Amino acid sequence: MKQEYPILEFDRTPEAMLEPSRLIRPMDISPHAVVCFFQDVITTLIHKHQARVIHNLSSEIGAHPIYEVEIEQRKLTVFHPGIGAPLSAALLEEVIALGCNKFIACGGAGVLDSSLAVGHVVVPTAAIRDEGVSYHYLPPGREVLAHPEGVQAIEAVLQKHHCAYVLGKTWTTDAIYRETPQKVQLRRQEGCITVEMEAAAFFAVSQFRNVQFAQLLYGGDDVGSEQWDGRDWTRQTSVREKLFWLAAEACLAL
Ligand SMILES: O=P(O)(O)O[C@H]1O[C@H](CO)[C@@H](O)[C@H]1O
Ligand SMILES: O=c1cc[nH]c(=O)[nH]1
Repeated sequence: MKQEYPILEFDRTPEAMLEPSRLIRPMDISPHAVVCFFQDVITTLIHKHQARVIHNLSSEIGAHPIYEVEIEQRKLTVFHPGIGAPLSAALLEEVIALGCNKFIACGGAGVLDSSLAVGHVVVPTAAIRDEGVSYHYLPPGREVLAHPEGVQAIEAVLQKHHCAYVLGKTWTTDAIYRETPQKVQLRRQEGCITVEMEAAAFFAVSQFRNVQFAQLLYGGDDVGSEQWDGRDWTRQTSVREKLFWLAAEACLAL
């Protein structure tokens, strides 16, 4: 099994020492789950849409609440996955063990091409595996695909609402402060339009666990120009809320 670099030492053994399905008891939960990166939107769901905490996962950070919200008489699970591949992949594992198996995530991402406007909707069809987590779930490779049925469900909802979007590849990195101009150019050459920190890990975990998972992103800060431009991307309240409701509709259609 030994390779020159530890990250390439993929082990196919299905069972690990800590097996979520043995450590976590399944609960009565909607299998449809929106993975929501927007804490502001979750707060709105609590105050305006009676989202309630049905379970708390926990880590050294504290509680990671799992919410349930009712949308047109259907129950939807919602949770914030934390930031970065390791934490978000571990929380996804735990939510799968609780009983969810149809996931749509909504989040933001940096854009590699400045012409992609802030707030523009992006649907990643694949992610470049420039993070570590996916190498523990799938053999080494450059890319991992989003679940095609998840992507289809998202596209159907976007088209129904006449919402403009682009399909594309996203670059998943572990090191937000090491997105150098040369790396940006390389990723752009291989077809990436966005950069974020979780998609490749989500897609890999969900393939390994045989659950459906796709993601909605919106164009955020700009890393495609000479100088970084924040573009006020975390304050795009209306886009973030819109993205959540689109994700919820796509998720419930799975
Ligand atoms: O808005 P979210 O989805 O959190 O997205 C991006 O922003 C965070 C980094 O600031 C990472 O999570 C990255 O994926
Ligand atoms: O990972 C990320 C997320 C947002 N913006 C970036 O530049 N990188």
